[in-house]
Amino acid sequence: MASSDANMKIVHGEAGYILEDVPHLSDYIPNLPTYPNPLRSNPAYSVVKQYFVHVDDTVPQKVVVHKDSPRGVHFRRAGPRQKVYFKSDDVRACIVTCGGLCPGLNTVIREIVCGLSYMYGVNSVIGIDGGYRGFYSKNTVTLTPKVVNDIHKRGGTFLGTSRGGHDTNKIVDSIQDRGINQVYVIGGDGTQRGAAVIYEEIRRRGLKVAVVGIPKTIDNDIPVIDKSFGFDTAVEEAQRAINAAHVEAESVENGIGIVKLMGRYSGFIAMYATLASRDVDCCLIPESPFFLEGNGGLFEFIEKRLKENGHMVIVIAEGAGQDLLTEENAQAMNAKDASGNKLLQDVGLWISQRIKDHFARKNKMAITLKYIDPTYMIRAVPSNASDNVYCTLLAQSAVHGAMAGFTGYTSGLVNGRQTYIPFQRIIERQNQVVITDRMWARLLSSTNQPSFINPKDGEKIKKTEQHPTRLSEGKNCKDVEVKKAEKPPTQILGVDNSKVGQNSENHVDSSNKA
Ligand SMILES: Nc1ncnc2c1ncn2[C@@H]1O[C@H](COP(=O)(O)OP(=O)(O)O)[C@@H](O)[C@H]1O
Ligand SMILES: O=P(O)(O)OC[C@H]1O[C@](O)(COP(=O)(O)O)[C@@H](O)[C@@H]1O
Ligand SMILES: [Mg+2]
Repeated sequence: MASSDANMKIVHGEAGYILEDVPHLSDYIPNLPTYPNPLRSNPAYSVVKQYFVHVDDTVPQKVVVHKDSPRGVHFRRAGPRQKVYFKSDDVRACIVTCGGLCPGLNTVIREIVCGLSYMYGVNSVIGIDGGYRGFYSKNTVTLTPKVVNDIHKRGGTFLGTSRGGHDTNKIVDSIQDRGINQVYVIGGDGTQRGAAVIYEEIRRRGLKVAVVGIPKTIDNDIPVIDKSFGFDTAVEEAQRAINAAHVEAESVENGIGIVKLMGRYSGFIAMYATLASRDVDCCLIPESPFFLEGNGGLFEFIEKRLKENGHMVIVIAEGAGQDLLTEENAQAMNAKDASGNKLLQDVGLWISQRIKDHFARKNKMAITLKYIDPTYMIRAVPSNASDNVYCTLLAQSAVHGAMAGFTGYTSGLVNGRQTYIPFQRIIERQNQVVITDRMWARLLSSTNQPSFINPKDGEKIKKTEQHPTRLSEGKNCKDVEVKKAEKPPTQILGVDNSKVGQNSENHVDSSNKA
């Protein structure tokens, strides 16, 4: 039985099975002709048994289940279909990259171009120059397999990118004027919101244009998907900065190395870089409030670690402790970038200064502090081998879906399978580290840092958050306003930051979690 509200196409099945399906061009354009998939006669694929995805194949969002659990939410499995809705010669595709950089952007661009050409014989692909505004303010770039042949070896984006400039009508006018019928949009949460609006307008105008998102986010803040491409590369690159901070810190008496990593609202890079390194004594992320002074505060912990080890390394995500900075500089609160994202104050510089001031004031311990800010270095590098493979599969999946007539979806990995996820599910929430989850507990036990949460707030957290989670899963997400005028504050799970407390090194009890 299928039902749909304004945004979602939902199919219910036996035993609590739910398919959150993606739109199809035939949903709003009647009598569309279909064609045999050209892959049928492609020698590379014709030998592969069951190469085509079964029409009923879906992928569960949750793989950890109990005996009597309902089957739960599923997404459509990505891959080539027997029939396609575009003749190869009729396809005119475009690719645009928006938002901040991320390792792997060029690989995705390359593989969309090569996938369209080699798998489907599509020879008309154009690049939109410089993000969304390029649709209406710049000339396009012709993309062929030859042009993109070695771009995956470079960082950044071959097409350029930008923030802001999303004018829906101008963009869709440009798509219509240029005769584009497949739009591949590579970008983060903001970009996917923009793509969702473009899809709605295209549907309203009744155009046969497939709109496909490929999720890009260095912060790993996009929900539902296992993890974003480029994340592995960024974590790996962050190790170099952490190593340097460690070498500096351990070479002097009472050395402190501080490394600031990206993570506006989600501390995944800091958390994984910390877990990977083993040299980090303390990891601070936006999701976990902390305080400086008094029992159980950061300063007390630093003193303790210096006395024990003679040096320490702190990794701090750029969005951590913003509430503390705002207390000191309320004016900076409202600054935003061109996309409407809140501009953060430099927490790395701030915390370095506060630590220096603290030890100078106490005058009892001379410290040497080195602050390393590799922020842009970890996202400007080319993607590593595993991200390259990931980008290739994402791009190929995106192409198969568009050729099969699906639209209004983001191509994403769910439980290790390529899927098509409706835009709505991607843009309604933001993926964040859940500090009552076992992963954060693993980090706390690896660094042996205090949770910086007082027992009262810890109890509150236990009561409000009961969902076991993985690196990225639906329940790992926090609701955000879809219109995204402003991102949410760094307060989580019902914890009142102002009350985060004076004492205790309690770790959050996660024993009741999966
Ligand atoms: N709610 C929205 N509706 C339409 N376009 C949006 C929306 N939010 C962001 N965008 C556009 O998406 C692009 C990228 O957004 P941004 O937040 O900068 O990066 P990211 O996609 O990486 O999160 C920008 O061009 C911005 O104008
Ligand atoms: O200086 P820029 O280009 O605005 O980028 C900074 C921001 O970009 C990010 O790397 C990722 O943001 P997006 O995913 O929105 O592009 C954030 O971590 C960081 O705050
Ligand atoms: Mg973003």
